Amino acid sequence: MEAAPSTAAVPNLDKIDFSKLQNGSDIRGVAVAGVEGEPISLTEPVSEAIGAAFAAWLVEKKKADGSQRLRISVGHDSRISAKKLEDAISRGIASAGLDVVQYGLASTPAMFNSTITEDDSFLCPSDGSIMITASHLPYNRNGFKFFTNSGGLGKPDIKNILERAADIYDKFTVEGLTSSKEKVLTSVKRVDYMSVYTSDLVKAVRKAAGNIEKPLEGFHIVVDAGNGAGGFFAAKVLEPLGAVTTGSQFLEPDGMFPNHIPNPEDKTAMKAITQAVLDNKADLGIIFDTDVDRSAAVDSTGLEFNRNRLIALMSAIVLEEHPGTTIVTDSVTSDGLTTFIEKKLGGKHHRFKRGYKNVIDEAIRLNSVGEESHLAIETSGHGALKENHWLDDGAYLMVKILNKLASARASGQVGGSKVLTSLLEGLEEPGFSVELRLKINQSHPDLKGGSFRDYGEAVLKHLENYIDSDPKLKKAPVNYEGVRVSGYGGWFLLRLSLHDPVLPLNIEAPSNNDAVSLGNIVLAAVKEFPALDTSALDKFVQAS
Ligand SMILES: O=P(O)(O)OC[C@H]1O[C@H](O)[C@H](O)[C@@H](O)[C@@H]1O
Repeated sequence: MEAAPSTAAVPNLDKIDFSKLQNGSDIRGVAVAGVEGEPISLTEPVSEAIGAAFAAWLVEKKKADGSQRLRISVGHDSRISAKKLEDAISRGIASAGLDVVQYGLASTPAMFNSTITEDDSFLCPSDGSIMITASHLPYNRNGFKFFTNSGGLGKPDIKNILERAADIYDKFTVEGLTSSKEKVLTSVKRVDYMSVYTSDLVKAVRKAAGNIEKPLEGFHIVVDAGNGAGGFFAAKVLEPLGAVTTGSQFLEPDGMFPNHIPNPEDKTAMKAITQAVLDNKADLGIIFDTDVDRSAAVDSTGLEFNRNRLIALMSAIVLEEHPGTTIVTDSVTSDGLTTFIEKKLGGKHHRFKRGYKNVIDEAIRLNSVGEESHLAIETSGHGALKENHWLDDGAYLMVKILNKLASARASGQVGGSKVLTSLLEGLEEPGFSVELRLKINQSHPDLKGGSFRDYGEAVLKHLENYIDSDPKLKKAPVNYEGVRVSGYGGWFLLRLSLHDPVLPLNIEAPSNNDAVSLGNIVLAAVKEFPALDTSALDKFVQAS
């Protein structure tokens, strides 16, 4: 009988521009075929090269000599390409001579945590760690985030790793890859690290409650994991603490995300958890993004604690513990939030740039120059505390909120999540707010061969001059990104997107009419830039 033909796919070694895989301080690409116009860029060989490149970067960083065998932990969220990429990146690491420990389904913050956990039986600490995730992006995408015990890698490190990966990839051959596939994976170990991480969260709440075993007894809390990686929070964190979690939803990992996008910034997702709270008459709802570095909550009446409200809530909690401290946020926060932090809570609001890494790095910088800061948080739901190694950890944010519930109960207060809602008293909310994203058409002749960034900067410069000529408008005196202007009782901010050829425009105002007036100012100012697609803004001002 003839041998059956090998079913193993021949590795695809098509040319790839590795620099295009960089997305700020992450690597992101297309990992699943089938979406028109989105060819696969994160193939198995590309992932293998990235694994080998991170290993080489780590050896240099840790100045490891041959006597020290470094260890890298690898975990993933619920995406359908997760296992394939986990194995490919593991092969790259192992072929570079480092140990690989696979965690399977994990969260981004847990992966960082594995670099600081001291526990031999779980093969910790790991010297480096990789999370395979593309956060809330569609099912066909995937990507990598990298950590050492100093935190998440920054943009220059990612650039360096991608340059190394491109060189490694150039030397790959089909035969070499096929044999590495057969050999290397036998040296990979697996551990259930999530059990360590979740028991640390449980311990943190028990400790804050004065070492009570079940400090959340009597609370009904529902979790919505959006079929991402956060389903563990119900059974592994809330239940051991005594909370009832019936009515929790979408806890099972499903990389097609059949119910809603796991994203606390998404309106449908927030509606889903709000409905679950109301239907179950729960005290609190908790929602995570796919890889659990972001979160939001909902009180028993259905009030959403996300965006500015989540920042206000976390600021209230942190400022009780650290009076006067500086709260660092992204740039699209409301004026009402600044007033709340400074006048009601007695803290300082440092409104910085968009981007979780920017916000966290700024808080670290402030501390290094003598300005105390304990919280860095974005409206996107990324939030990091000094006490938690400046790690943006959606689960830890929720732990801080749970501590508040637990201590209210311990001191005899009843009333579900009222203790949280009452912390927001005095927060002024805008009557109307909107975010419109204006695209820069990169193939438009008006770019004159220049980059979309230069074009966007020119738009912003022009807008700034335009504003100066109108006495009714006032530029924000301190501003770190784009052009932020007050007028008509509200404000707008036009800035360059962190990643895309887009100028996002945020407007907040007392009414829809005032928001339209602000929108019209931006429209008038940018009309000389034909490569800027203002259709979203046109539609907004016309509809009103
Ligand atoms: O600048 P934008 O296109 O609005 O994107 C900004 C966002 O990009 C990513 O999603 C980052 O993880 C966020 O921290 C950041 O806020």
